[in-house]
Amino acid sequence: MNILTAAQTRQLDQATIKEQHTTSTALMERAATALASWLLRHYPPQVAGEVLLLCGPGNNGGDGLALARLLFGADYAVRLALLPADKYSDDYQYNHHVLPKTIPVSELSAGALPSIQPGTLVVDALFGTGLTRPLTGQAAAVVAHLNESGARVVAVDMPSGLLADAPQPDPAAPVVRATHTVSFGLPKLAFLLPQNAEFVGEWHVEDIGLSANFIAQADTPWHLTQLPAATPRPDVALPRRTKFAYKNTFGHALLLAGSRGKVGAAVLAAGACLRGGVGLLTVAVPGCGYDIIQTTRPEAMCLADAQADFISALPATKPYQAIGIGPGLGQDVASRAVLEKLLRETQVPLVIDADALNMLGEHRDLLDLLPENTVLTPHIGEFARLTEKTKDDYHRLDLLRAFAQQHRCLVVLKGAYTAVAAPDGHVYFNTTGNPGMGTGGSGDVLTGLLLALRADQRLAPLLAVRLAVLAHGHAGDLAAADTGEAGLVAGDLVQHIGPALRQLE
Ligand SMILES: NC(=O)C1=CN([C@@H]2O[C@H](COP(=O)(O)OP(=O)(O)OC[C@H]3O[C@@H](n4cnc5c(N)ncnc54)[C@H](O)[C@@H]3O)[C@@H](O)[C@H]2O)[C@H](O)CC1
Ligand SMILES: [K+]
Repeated sequence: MNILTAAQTRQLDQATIKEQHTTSTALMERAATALASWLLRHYPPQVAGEVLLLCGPGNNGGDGLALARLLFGADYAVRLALLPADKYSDDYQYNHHVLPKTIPVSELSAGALPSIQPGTLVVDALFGTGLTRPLTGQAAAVVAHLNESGARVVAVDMPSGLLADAPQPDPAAPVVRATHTVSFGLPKLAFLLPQNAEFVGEWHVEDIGLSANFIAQADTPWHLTQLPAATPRPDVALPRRTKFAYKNTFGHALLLAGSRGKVGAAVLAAGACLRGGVGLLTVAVPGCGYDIIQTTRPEAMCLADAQADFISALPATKPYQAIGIGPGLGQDVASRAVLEKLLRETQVPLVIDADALNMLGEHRDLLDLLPENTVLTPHIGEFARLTEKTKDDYHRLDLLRAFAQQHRCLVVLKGAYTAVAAPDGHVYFNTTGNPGMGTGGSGDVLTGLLLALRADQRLAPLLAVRLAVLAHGHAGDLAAADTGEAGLVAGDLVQHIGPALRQLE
C-alpha cells in the first residue's frame, strides 16, 4: 500500500468526493463515525468519564465537532473547547452549527486555556494534515498545557503540531503527546519514524472508504509491506508451489558464516534458510563449526573439512543461485579476502550481513563492486558505518534512498518498522514484528530467510526481500504469541517461519 503526503491526502479527499459523488461534509461524517466507533471500542462511556474535545478551525476541528455530536448521542459526557481563529473551514462551520445546544462549549477567548483535569480523556482535534508551520501563540500554549495536564489524549488524524510527512522545522515548538492517534485510510510517514513515537503514541488506521484507486496510483516513494490478509489490495504474496516444482526451482544457496565462538549465527541462518524453503543449502563454516552444522542441520551440506576452511579458498560459486555471507563470520583479514573475491568474481545474487557489512563499511571501495540487487541488511549502527551517523530519522531515510540508488542495491534497514530501500529509491516499511525480536540472532535468521527467497527462482529481487522481511516479522509475532516478547529467542523465529510463510501465500 502507498503512503501519501499531506498534500496527497487532500487530493485523496477530492478524488473520493468525485469518484463516489459525495461531499466533504459526508467524508467528515465518515471520519467522525469511525472515530466514535474506535472510542466506543477502546474507551466506552463508563470507562471514559468526561470527554473533552479540543477543536481547531479547520476540518480536523470539524471532525472533532462531528465526533462530539455522535459521542453525545452515545451517552458520553462531552465538553468542547474551541480555539479561536480568524477563519474557519466550511465543514467546521457546518458541524458547529448542527451541534446540540446542550453540549457545554467554551469558545476560548484569546490567550485562554481550557480547564483539563488529570485523567480526563481529551480528543485532540486541533490540527491535522492542514498544519503548515509550527504551532505558536495560543495554539502552542493550549498544546503545552495539554501535555502537562496528565490527560489521556486521542489525537484525530495527527497529533497536533506534527507534520504528516516532514521533520519539525522548529524542534522547540510544542507537539501533542498522544496516547493514541486515530487516522483514516492509511498511516502517515510520520507514524513510522521512531523519533515521532512520543507524539504519535499507538497509531490506528480506520477505513472510511477513501478512493483505493487514488491511493494505488499515487506517485509516492513511501510504501507499506503488509500481510495479504491485512489489506484489501495485497501487493506482495508468496506464489503457491505447483505440483511439478522441483528442487532447482527453489534454488541452491551457499552460506558463508560462523567463526570460533560464533558458530551459532551460522546455525540460525542455516535453519532459517532451510525453513525458508530453499531447495538445497551448502554451508561453509571454518573447521570448528563443521560438526556442529552437520549435527544441528543435517539437511544442509557442509563443505568438506579441507574445503570448509573457506577462509583461504572460496568454493566455486557457479552451482549456487544465491550466496549469503556474514553471520558470525568475524572480520579477520582472510574473511575480507573472501568477501572481496566474492564481490569481484561472482554474479550470483548476494545477501551481505553483519561482519561482512562492517567490512564494507571499513573498505568502502568494495561498495563499487556490489553486483546489482545485492541485499544488504544493516541495523542503524551498521548503516551509519556505511554512510554517516545521524539522529534524524528523516535524514537517515534520505541517506537510505540515496545509498540504494547509488549502489543499485536493496537495503534492509532493520528497526521498529524495517525499511526496505530499492534501487529506484522507493522505500517499503514493514508492518509485522514486535520488540521481542530485539534478541541475539534475530538478524541471522533474517539473513537465512533472505537467502532462501533470493535463491527462489520465481521471485524478483524486491519481492523476495519484502516477503522475507514480512515473514521474519510475522514469524516473530507468531512466536511471541507462544513465548511472550521477553521470552522470545531467535530459535523460536526459525520454528515459526513455516507457519509465517503459509500466511503469505
Ligand atoms: N482523507 C482524510 O484523511 C480526511 C481528513 N479529514 C480531516 O481534515 C483534516 C485536514 O483539515 P484541514 O482543514 O486541511 O486542516 P487542519 O484542520 O489540519 O488545520 C486547520 C487550519 O489551520 C491552519 N494552520 C495550519 N498550521 C497552523 C499553525 N501552525 N497555527 C495555526 N493555524 C494553522 C491552516 O489554515 C489549516 O487549514 C485532516 O487532518 C482530517 O482530520 C476529513 O475530515 C475527512 C477525510
Ligand atoms: K489532531
